[in-house]
Amino acid sequence: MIDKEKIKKAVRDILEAIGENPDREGLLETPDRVARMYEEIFAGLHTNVKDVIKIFQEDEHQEIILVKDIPLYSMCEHHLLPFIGVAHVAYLPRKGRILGLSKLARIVDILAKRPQLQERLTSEIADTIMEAVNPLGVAVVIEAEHLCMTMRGVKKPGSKTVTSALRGIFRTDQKSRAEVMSLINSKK
Ligand SMILES: Nc1nc2c(ncn2[C@@H]2O[C@H](COP(=O)(O)OP(=O)(O)OP(=O)(O)O)[C@@H](O)[C@H]2O)c(=O)[nH]1
Ligand SMILES: [Zn+2]
Repeated sequence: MIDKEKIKKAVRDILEAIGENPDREGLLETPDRVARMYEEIFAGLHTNVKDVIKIFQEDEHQEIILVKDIPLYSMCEHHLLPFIGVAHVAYLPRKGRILGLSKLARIVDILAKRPQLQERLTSEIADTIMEAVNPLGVAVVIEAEHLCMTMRGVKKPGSKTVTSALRGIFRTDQKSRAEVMSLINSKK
């Protein structure tokens, strides 16, 4: 579990190390706030993504299901700064095995609430759905801005990193891939 007392002590140390006075009024509660915040934004480390998955049988629908523009907030594991963007998650069910729509967004949330790399997050979302629903294919695209590339370092605000993970038929069949990509890229 997340050790809030340890985070509080570490934040106090960092404040001292940057030359601040952790005992001044405005900073007194900061270590505790940061500890509570980390507990929230890293909660995915202690949540089993499999626990949220629920499968339905819907024999009528054998076509692509896509949830677009799922808001995404994660923390880059290199700098512990946020990367922010959207995830598009699509899959083609096998024999009518479908997921509740909200579960796609829940999977994104849980896997994002960990120190992450955008590439790994993208793959983990795809692999989780492949394992859970055994669909014919999964496609995940994430578009995100990394604060470590905008507010510091190379300083390129507005630049977006796009990553994709294709599984099953979306990897092997060009027509299926073109279909899912055009759905993901359509502006409507
Ligand atoms: N592949 C990948 N790289 C990332 C991600 N988030 C941050 N990075 C990169 O991680 C790299 C870390 O590079 P280092 O040279 O070790 O660290 P640094 O000196 O702080 O690098 P700069 O950011 O270039 O100043 C940088 O190029 C970041 O842009 C991510 O999700 N995926
Ligand atoms: Zn970074």
